[in-house]
Amino acid sequence: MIRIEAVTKRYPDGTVAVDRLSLDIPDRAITVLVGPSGCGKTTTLRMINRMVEPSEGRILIDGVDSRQQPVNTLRRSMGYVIQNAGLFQHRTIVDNIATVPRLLGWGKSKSRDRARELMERVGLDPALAGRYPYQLSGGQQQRVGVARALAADPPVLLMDEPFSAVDPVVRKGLQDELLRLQDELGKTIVFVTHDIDEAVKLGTMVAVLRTGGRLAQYAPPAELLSAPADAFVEDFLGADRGIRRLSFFPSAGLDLLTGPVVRADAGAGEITARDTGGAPWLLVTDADGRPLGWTEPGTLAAGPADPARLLSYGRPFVAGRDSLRAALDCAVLSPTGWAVAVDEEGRVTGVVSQQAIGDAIRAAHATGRGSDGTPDGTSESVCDPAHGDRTPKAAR
Ligand SMILES: Nc1ncnc2c1ncn2[C@@H]1O[C@H](COP(=O)(O)OP(=O)(O)OP(=O)(O)O)[C@@H](O)[C@H]1O
Repeated sequence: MIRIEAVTKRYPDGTVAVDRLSLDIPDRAITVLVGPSGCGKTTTLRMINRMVEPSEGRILIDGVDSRQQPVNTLRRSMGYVIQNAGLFQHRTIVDNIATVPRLLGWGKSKSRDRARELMERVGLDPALAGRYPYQLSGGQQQRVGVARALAADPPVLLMDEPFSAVDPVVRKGLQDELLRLQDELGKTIVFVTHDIDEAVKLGTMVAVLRTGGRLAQYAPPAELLSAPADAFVEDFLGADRGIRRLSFFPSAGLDLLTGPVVRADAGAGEITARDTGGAPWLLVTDADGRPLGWTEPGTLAAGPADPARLLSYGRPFVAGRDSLRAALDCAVLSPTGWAVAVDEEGRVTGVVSQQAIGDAIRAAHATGRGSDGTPDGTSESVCDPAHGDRTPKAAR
């Protein structure tokens, strides 16, 4: 564990960038430092690897004062990723990634093998190995930056606004990739951003800093959204805090109706005999149970459904894996106001109305629990820093 203990940083001109900050950063989890520009995020990150020395207080790494370690040894145990990747422009991609292994005295071919392995890990086409950084897109360069930081397999990764310079679509891809990588590698990651959505998506723990380098709140994202410590944090979280909080409520307990789900080849008698639970629409599926579209019950009395005449079923959600927010989104976008739930293979498991989702949301907000009874962000969707578990990716 990294323990920041009452650390203050006063720059020579008198600026207090960080003011008596204390934080316990859990192992094998992503801890995000977030806050407005100039609140001391970068300074805090750089004090962890001693690129900046604290003026007061101390930083303990697994119980040992970081000043007791030679600075080179300390930095080797901490990969560092910055905005715009900071690649060596005159070195090929494979040699950029191999930089630290080479510095550690690994042979050239072993270092390059390791670099190629990491390219695959971070989702880079091995064909890019011989290119130079300027021949890569911003998103690809950022992946190289991550691969380079991971090359010597350090237990800690320090990431300073690593995805800020790329467009929103690429950024989302990089965030998803980081979560996937973290599932595989289980590093202790300290991640700096000024983007609260990024913080909530990536963080197991989120530290909100206020100007002057003081800690405003330190909590798992679900707790931050449900109980901001004060007006500053509430303001920083933004207006749609309630909607974003729904990402932490699982959809598992939603009451799915199967009565309104019919196969395209179902006979008229079978359909009339059905209890549709009062649903004004029927969802038609193919023989495999995959959704085809919505129709009014009366139209099927005349014979099998014509797929060309069905209303779009929109985007389904995966029951149990996706969140209440995803279920609500599906219902809102559906032309019938009903959301379609599917299993992991895309087969329909039931349908649910906007109203039923609304009831589940009200209950979840009232009790702080998801519709399957799990406390938000603490059980099935657990944020357990000690074990590095995170809210399931799909719930984000
Ligand atoms: N070398 C320095 N000398 C004097 N003041 C500094 C120095 N480096 C940073 N500062 C000041 O310390 C404060 C915190 O800076 P820091 O870069 O840590 O903030 P930040 O939260 O990372 O900001 P941003 O989101 O804009 O990158 C700012 O007021 C900044 O101007």
